[in-house]
Amino acid sequence: MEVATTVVVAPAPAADDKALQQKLFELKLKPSSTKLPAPAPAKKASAKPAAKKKLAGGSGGYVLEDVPHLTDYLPNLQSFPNPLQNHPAYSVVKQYFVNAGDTVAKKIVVHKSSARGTHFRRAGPRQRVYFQPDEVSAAIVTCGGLCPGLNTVVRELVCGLHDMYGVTSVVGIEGGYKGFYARNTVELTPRSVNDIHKRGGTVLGTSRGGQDTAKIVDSIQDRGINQVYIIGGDGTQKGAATIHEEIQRRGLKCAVVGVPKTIDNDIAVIDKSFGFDTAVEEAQRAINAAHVEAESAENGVGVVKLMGRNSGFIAMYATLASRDVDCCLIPESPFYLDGKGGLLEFAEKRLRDNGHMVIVVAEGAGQDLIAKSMNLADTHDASGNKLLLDVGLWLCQKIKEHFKKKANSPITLKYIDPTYMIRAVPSNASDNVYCSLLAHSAIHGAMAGYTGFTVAPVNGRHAYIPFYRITERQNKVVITDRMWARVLCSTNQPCFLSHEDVEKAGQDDEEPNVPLVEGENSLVKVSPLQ
Ligand SMILES: Nc1ncnc2c1ncn2[C@@H]1O[C@H](COP(=O)(O)OP(=O)(O)O)[C@@H](O)[C@H]1O
Ligand SMILES: O=P(O)(O)OC[C@H]1O[C@](O)(COP(=O)(O)O)[C@@H](O)[C@@H]1O
Ligand SMILES: [Mg+2]
Repeated sequence: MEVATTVVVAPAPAADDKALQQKLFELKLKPSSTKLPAPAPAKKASAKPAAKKKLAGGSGGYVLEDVPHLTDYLPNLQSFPNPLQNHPAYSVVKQYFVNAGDTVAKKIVVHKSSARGTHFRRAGPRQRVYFQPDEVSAAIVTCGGLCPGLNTVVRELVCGLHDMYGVTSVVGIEGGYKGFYARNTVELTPRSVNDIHKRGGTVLGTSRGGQDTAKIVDSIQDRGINQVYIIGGDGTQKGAATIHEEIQRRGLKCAVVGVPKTIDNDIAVIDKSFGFDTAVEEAQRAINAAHVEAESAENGVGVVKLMGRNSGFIAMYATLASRDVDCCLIPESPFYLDGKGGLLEFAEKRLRDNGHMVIVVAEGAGQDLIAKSMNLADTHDASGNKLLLDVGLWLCQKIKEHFKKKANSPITLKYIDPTYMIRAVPSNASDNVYCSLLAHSAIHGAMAGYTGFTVAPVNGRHAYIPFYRITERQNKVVITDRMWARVLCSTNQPCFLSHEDVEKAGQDDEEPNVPLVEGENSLVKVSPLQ
């Protein structure tokens, strides 16, 4: 059985041992022995808190950050040959099952002397499964804000379970987490979900707040659900982690699988989230409209607000894709309005030079500036997310006030806020394919007995990632990285930052999603060319 073989730390030479010890130290774990602790006794709920990290080491500084398996706490669980081996669609594929030891590297850009580093378990079908098809009772829930592709994931989970594994019992939980205990379930069949990928939103409904772990697990237990697919963003994945811990504590045979959803692309580790490409594409239409309006008026200014609470990826990619943008403002890069090097001085220059300009602003940008100027206290939504002040309206007002004071330069300003229009559209072709692969990877993992994981591509390969990796920090634009430099190059906007700000940003930045070779991503520490 593959699980038992992979959790054992392979004996490594002394130098490699050192690297592993260092890695374990960085992960704040006690490197007590070369073997992971023995699995907990079967069925009976353990009083001990669930083990958070499951690590295995190998040579050359290799570390596998593994995901839990049902046999970790139910060691006598029976396994069965994977029914896919008899499936006509897959019988012709040369190597359909992934190798038991396959893992996906977190970093792929390395030096010849680099340690092999962190890896995640590769997603995909296994030779043996831990559920008989007629034993599976699956549930799907969607939580948090809308995002293009939610329906596609739901559809592909239902059809994938049915078509690949012959699973017929799948229900949808309506209205997000609270639906587990406040609403009835809806039966999902390949027929009932056939067309849903063509619609925006989620056919299951969604919500914020109302996450009561004990009540949710009671509902899972009472309904006899043994596979839960939870589609949602960072908040949702935190909720999924607590649900998994409670399920493990009660000793239930139930796989908990997270499918990461975020239009803002703010989930760490993963390459990107579904719906992001669609959002960037849709944002182009708004930027284009703003540009047409601005170009057609005397001193025309177009302001477009895009989503991105704490992470400005949509604004950054939409700006790069469009080429019509004169200034892109994101939460990660502070800016200021007045004085030398400020936004208003830049706007004056752009209007003088080009006669028009387009500003793209992410919803989370400039929040400190607005709060300061309005003296407002923080408020939060039902999930605990900070409610943002409308940076778009505020910015338009400031620009208008500024140019009103200048007698000879009247401007025509048009403000476009397409945010809810963008997230309501159905997913585009590439996101649809992505959603299908995600759903299939999720199903293969659950059928193989893995649990307590989020599935997503890491460096182009689908992997099973422990929940804590996804929830411990948010993915943000690294403003000392080359991608942000490309934006600044493309718009020729001011960088607004002092040398100290850049240095501070460099220190604050955690490892960016795109692995970078040490020293290569810094604008301040430029090393000579080799
Ligand atoms: N720290 C947390 N622990 C448990 N549940 C959470 C946590 N944060 C959010 N949730 C729940 O997850 C669901 C979605 O969270 P939300 O932040 O609204 O959206 P998203 O998952 O898209 O980030 C909500 O029902 C919320 O109550
Ligand atoms: O008005 P709502 O539904 O609370 O959603 C607004 C928020 O939802 C988002 O689109 C996505 O946020 P989540 O990923 O947390 O669901 C944010 O960009 C935006 O601030
Ligand atoms: Mg969120």
